[in-house]
Amino acid sequence: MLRERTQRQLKEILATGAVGTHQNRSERDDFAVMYANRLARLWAVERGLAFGRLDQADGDRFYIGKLGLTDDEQERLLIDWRAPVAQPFYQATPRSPMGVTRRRHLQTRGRTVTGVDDDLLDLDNLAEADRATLNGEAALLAALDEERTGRMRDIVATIQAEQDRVIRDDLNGVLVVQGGPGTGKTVVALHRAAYLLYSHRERLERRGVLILGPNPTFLRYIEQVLPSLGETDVLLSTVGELYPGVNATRRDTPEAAALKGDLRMAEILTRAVRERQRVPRTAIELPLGRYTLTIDGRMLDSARNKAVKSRRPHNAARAVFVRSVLNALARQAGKKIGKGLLDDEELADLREDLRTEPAVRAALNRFWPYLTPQRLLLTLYGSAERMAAAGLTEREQRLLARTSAEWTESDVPLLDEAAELLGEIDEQVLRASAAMAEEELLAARLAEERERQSELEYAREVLELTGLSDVMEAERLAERQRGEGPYLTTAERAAADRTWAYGHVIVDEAQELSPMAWRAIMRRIPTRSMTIVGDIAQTGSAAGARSWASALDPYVAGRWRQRKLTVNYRTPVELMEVAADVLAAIDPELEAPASVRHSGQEPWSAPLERLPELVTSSPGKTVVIAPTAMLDTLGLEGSVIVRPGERNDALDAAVSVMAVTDAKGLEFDSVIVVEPALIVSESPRGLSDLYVALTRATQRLGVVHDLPLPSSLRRLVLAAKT
Ligand SMILES: Nc1ncnc2c1ncn2[C@@H]1O[C@H](COP(=O)(O)OP(=O)(O)OP(=O)(O)O)[C@@H](O)[C@H]1O
Repeated sequence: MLRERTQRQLKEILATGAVGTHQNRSERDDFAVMYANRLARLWAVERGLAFGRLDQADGDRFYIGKLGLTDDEQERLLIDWRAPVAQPFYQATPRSPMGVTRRRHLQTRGRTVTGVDDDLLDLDNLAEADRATLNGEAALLAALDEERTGRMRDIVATIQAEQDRVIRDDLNGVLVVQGGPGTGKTVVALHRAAYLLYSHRERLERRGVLILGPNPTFLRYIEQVLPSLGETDVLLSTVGELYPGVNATRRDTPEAAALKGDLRMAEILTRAVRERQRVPRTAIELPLGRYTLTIDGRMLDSARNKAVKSRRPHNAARAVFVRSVLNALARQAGKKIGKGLLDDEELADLREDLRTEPAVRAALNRFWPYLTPQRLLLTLYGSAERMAAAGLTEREQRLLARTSAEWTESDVPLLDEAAELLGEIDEQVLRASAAMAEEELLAARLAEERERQSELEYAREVLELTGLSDVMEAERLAERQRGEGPYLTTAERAAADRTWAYGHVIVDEAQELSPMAWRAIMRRIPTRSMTIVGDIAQTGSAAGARSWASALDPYVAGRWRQRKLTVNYRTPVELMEVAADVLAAIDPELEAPASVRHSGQEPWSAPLERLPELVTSSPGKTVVIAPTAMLDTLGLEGSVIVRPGERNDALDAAVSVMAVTDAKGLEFDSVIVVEPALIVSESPRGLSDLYVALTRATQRLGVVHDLPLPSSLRRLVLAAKT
């Protein structure tokens, strides 16, 4: 009914046609977009719209759903799961019933109720054994046992108490959520985003929420969860996409990534910028027609010192440098033309005359060039001399020397750092400056125009498809998609602005981030309102964290709080036993999370040659996790191979093949791990990689190999011949 009403409102708005003043038109556009969004929200949340009922001791009873709804008489039909009154649905236990006598879980398919599952919270009526069970166990186990679709789903109906405490934790400060594989860290972080948006709507809608994930496939895996909870204005990004205008998907070798991620790179870049401000000792003659001026070492030194002392970023400090040189030259010119001491006005006039002299401009550009972050890094990586001057050893220089024209994920925090050191360039000055060749600018403009045309084309198609074409002009929709103009959502504006300060930042798989990446992230959240989720035992990146303290103390020493998640909802007991042996080999002190269910299927091992046959007979969504070096050699027909940096449709494929790095955070019905010994030896943290690989399955796990198995896999049973 509500949907019909909104549909009607949208139709009425569309029927008003494209007439009226600009303001009328834009108001109408805003309404059209609002109704269209509301409609999309109502459709999106339909799956399992109402999922619970609470019966209270005082006789009141209410239903809980993904949205709060009232009928035409303002009678409350459904309570939003995030409202305080809904909290007992997740938190009440027989020991602490929170005024509730019965909690009912409704299982639905489409609009039909397919199951009802009650928790009685009245202690007097409970046997001891029933007092510490899972919240809504039947509904939970049914959800966990479902075949996976390749996309993460919301869990509002079955959130467990320890998870609910994380979701509703305070907005302020840094919350670290540490938990083993499958404990729901990702899904809980997403529900926390929805909860925070609900309870601090105004602040967060204005400043935006940023969610950082490890790779684009992972972002696609989780992208439907928030819309299904009715929240759409959240920015999902990888670190490789954080710097506007650069989309870095290529990966460095572990050694290069470790170097680029090291905090020392901040000093190296500071030095590289300083090197670009070096001035020559010898004098330079500038023939200017009527007379010749001399720029000497002392003049340059003094200008340089003034600019450095101004403590402005390089591009802004250039103004100080230029002014100082021009003043000195103007005084010199004054003397040459016999003027003697100049008053301020005369000095200013002469300075402006000199500023436009090509010879003067060329000299200034040479001594203090405008620099973009890209240019700084490219010229650094491209010159052994510059790298040595910035303090890099020969081995490090070899690691940084560029082998491809594309940026890597670990370059992005460095570009961000460089942008801080360099500051903005006034575009108009840049255009006039010889620092960027005319053709370069022209090529950039042409590329921009081509892009704009293709966006317009796309926008036209979208408008026609959605029937909104008479309301919004394609040009304005394209503007909106490009991240410009007045019609942007907060997330769109934030994505286009490197210096945007977010209202809250959520970091997933946070253990993988390098110290340089943390610096780039912290810049985006000056209030330090953050949720950081991850598992130190799963750290695979050579530049990643060994402890939360080492990653966070540089920014919030003693000011971060930790909550732990302890129950594994993904991996069945049989599989987790195998993974736990690997965990013990990483560090006997680490504890594996407890699994909630059995699958009745023992993990197996088989010779490598049986892989094709075992994949063919594998039910559900299957992933083959292989050493990077073997990805292209497995010859599995019909499978999708995930290669870093390339778009793929692995999530929709029945069988996909990938390295552990790309499987981070994902899950599949069946997992087959290829040559675990090679996975272990391929990286400095190979055992952690193996642990991640073994914990991706919701049902079945197998290993194929020719090389001897690592001793921690002793529990595997030999697969039966078919
Ligand atoms: N309360 C719950 N109800 C239903 N399903 C749940 C619940 N908690 C977690 N799950 C499911 O368990 C699986 C694992 O969750 P998730 O991917 O968030 O774990 P994770 O801790 O991020 O794992 P990893 O560290 O291995 O990436 C998902 O399918 C998730 O939907």
